[in-house]
Amino acid sequence: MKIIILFGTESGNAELLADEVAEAIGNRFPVVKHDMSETDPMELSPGDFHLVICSTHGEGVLPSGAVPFAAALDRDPPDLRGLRYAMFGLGDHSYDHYARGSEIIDEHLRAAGAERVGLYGRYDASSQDDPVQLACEWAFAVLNEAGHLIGENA
Ligand SMILES: Cc1cc2nc3c(=O)[nH]c(=O)nc-3n(C[C@H](O)[C@H](O)[C@H](O)COP(=O)(O)O)c2cc1C
Repeated sequence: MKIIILFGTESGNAELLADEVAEAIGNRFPVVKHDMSETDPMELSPGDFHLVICSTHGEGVLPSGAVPFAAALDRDPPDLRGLRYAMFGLGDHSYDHYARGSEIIDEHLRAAGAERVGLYGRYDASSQDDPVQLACEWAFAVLNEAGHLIGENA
């Protein structure tokens, strides 16, 4: 089973975290990074485990890189039963709809039958937290928890 890191971004932070997580977990799991802006939801496979990383823009809306992906899930939802994923949202608590972009993707994936597992990770840009550390800790926690589903070095 591969780990797919699927990111949705406006200005690159979610992609940077996807790169860091890929590097951190890459010696334990086969990892592939996918940009939502270039991903057709029909390509998602229940045979892979997905780490989804998505930011928020505007007033609690999706980053532009996630808009076509969400629209395709809405328009023509694939059957994603059996697909498991974990979610990490980037946001800023000083906005009204904290990390809402990730929740929108989460709702679309669950509506299509996918199952979210493990911790729901979040990074608040108005905090002093280190986003790379938070994202890597989240990924390791999720993968340890879901290890029986994935199988290391699969
Ligand atoms: C114009 C703008 C609007 C934003 N709106 C929100 C928002 O409504 N809710 C939220 O939680 N974060 C919001 N953010 C914070 C971003 O989600 C945060 O900066 C994130 O790290 C951006 O990641 P990205 O570069 O991957 O898009 C906003 C940021 C900008 C610049």
